[in-house]
Amino acid sequence: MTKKKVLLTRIFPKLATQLLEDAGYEVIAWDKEQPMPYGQMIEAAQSCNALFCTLTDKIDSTFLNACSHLDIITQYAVGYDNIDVEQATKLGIPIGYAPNAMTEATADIAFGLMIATARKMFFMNQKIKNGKWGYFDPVGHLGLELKDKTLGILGLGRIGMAMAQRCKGAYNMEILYHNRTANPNAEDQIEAKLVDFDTLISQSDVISVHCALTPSTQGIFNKSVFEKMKPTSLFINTARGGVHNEKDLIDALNNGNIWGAGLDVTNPEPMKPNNPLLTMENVCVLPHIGSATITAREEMAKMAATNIISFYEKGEVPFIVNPEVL
Ligand SMILES: NC(=O)C1=CN([C@@H]2O[C@H](COP(=O)(O)OP(=O)(O)OC[C@H]3O[C@@H](n4cnc5c(N)ncnc54)[C@H](O)[C@@H]3O)[C@@H](O)[C@H]2O)C=CC1
Ligand SMILES: O=C(O)C(=O)CO
Repeated sequence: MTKKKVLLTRIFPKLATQLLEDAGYEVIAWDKEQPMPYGQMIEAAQSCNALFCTLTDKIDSTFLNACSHLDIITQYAVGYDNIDVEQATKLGIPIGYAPNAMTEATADIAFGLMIATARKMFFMNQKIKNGKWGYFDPVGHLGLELKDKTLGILGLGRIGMAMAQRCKGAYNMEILYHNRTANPNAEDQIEAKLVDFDTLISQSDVISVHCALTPSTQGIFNKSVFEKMKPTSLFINTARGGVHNEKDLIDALNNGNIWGAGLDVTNPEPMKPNNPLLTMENVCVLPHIGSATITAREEMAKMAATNIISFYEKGEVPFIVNPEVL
């Protein structure tokens, strides 16, 4: 019997290839550090049965129509805003993903960015590297304290909840959140209150973004929203860069509408090295490393590979975005 072929669009953890090969699949893997070019991805997919991709791959309707023969697509990530799920569903292609594998890792980055931004850590570290330590400054380098402050979460799902738990435990923060629907664990576990969006942005000392990027969250943090936030507030985004308008964020920081920003995600990625955000004292930027722990990445590889193996062996996709196609 001919082996099913799986196209891997990036250099993924070896575990992914190992699991697929051990289960009898042929792996065709892109072997360069940069993402596989779109045209080459379409071409290579023609001779494959399944696709193993990630958030840097554009799986739009053109790709899907050109590759409608694919039996399954599995995403090495929990966010899937790079995939036209509606079109995949129309074509009957199941979309697997990897929820929860990186919940703790990403919440750690959100929590770390919050503290780093409140205390200007990245900027201060850069000063030392530039030979500008100077002397202990009795009146300068002042940051903010977080104890007993109010945290506002947009999107209290898995990662939002893990971030809120950290903030409650470490700083006894009051938790406000805004979601499409109430989180049933919010009240019991962290005494979190569901509020409307305007209350969230105007009453929080720290806003932490944890919703998916969708048409309704695209650019939701814009000029008028930043103007309603507290001038002493922090904006933390570890979800997707498309949720904030970058120019409006820069203006809000320059105008003093908000105090600081901590970003693990930007739009576009990678951010250009001359971006003004990188020289601002109250801004900390990371290169999308929320899930970058050994544990999380291995688990993501396992979940994404299992989606394919389980689909062919049992007709089931354990972690699926569009279950209606099965
Ligand atoms: N920086 C990084 O490396 C990582 C980033 N992410 C991002 O974090 C996002 C969240 O991941 P999870 O917590 O696992 O997802 P989740 O699905 O558990 O939580 C997302 C929450 O956002 C809510 N939501 C969706 N649209 C909303 C809207 N318009 N207004 C308010 N709430 C809304 C949902 O109801 C849900 O409760 C992912 O979609 C991904 O984009 C995820 C993992 C790593
Ligand atoms: O899983 C995701 O959505 C990421 O952004 C990276 O793990």
